[in-house]
Amino acid sequence: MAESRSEDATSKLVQEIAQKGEEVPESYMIKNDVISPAIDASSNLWEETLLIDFSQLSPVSSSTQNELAKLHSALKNWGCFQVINHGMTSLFLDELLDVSRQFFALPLEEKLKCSITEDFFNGYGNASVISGDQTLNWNDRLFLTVYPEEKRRLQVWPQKPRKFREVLHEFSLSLRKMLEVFLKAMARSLGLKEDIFLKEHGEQGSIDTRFGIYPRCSRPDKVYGVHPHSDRSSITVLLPDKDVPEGLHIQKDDQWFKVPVIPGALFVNLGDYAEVMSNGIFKSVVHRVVTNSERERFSVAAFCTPEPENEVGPITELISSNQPQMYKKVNMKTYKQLFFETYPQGKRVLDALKI
Ligand SMILES: O=C(O)CCC(=O)C(=O)O
Ligand SMILES: [Fe+2]
Repeated sequence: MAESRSEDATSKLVQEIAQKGEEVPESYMIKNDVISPAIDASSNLWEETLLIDFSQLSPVSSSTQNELAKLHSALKNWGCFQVINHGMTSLFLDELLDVSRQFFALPLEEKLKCSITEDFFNGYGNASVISGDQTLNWNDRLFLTVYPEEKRRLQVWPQKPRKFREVLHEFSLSLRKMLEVFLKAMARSLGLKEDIFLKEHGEQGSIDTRFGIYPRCSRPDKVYGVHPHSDRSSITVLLPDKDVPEGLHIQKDDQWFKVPVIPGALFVNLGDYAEVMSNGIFKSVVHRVVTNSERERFSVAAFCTPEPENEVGPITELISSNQPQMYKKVNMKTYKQLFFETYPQGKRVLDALKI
């Protein structure tokens, strides 16, 4: 209920602050600094080196070896790529963003029917607060587990817009297929048995979706949409807002690069579990979202994560005297614990897992 929410800045929805035209609260502004600039990478990088044709990743395709080599190099050097021919039509992707826009445009009262549940972290709310002195992220989100299906918390799935549930279900089916093809292709690109990452993931690995809104912000020089971070997932699939050209940045060798929006493409990045499983060969890319004063931005992210109980560690075949084991094994519980310990110190979980 709106009345029962406390009125401090940490529990306020960013959309409300923006709609009221209030000044950006201090709690969202980074201290003693401004956000470092990002550059445009060469168009060759996004149109060739980091562009993966999904239809060529399956073993029956004749040009698979080329595409696998490209995938290998993208994941080793950058930890991300854009994917085309992934089976979801542009029409469908537009619909996915549309239902998201329509949800966030609903009256607050309606959205609050989907309020986040403390026990499952599913539902609608502002970006989470991990430690008291943390600078906050300028976004609100609707977080919904879609797989395994029995973990869906339908009580917080929007009833409006009418097509929301149907579209999300269809998205989840495509994501499942995509995840399997990626995990198999990643293994083959390393010369491993194709189901080795799939097994590590487990049948009941989860897929969580996050619908995000980044309202217009009058202080883009000081306010992050999302602070620099790497994802907990093994693989994250992102649908960016095609109407907002700049938002997501990735980091490589201390330099920030803008991620361009390619119509019809999805952006895929690896998370920490993939870096662990690949014994550090593939990278979990550090990324951030910047805000802008002109337009609000929407995005839909899907985080694919191994089964919660699985102790995920580097694949034995990737450990040798030349390439000693780089990370300890980790399951969801220890990951979360390490996250709460490292985040306030500005460190990464991967640093804590290094042997
Ligand atoms: O909205 C985006 O473009 C990316 C968001 C993100 O990195 C995240 O939610 O982990
Ligand atoms: Fe992320």
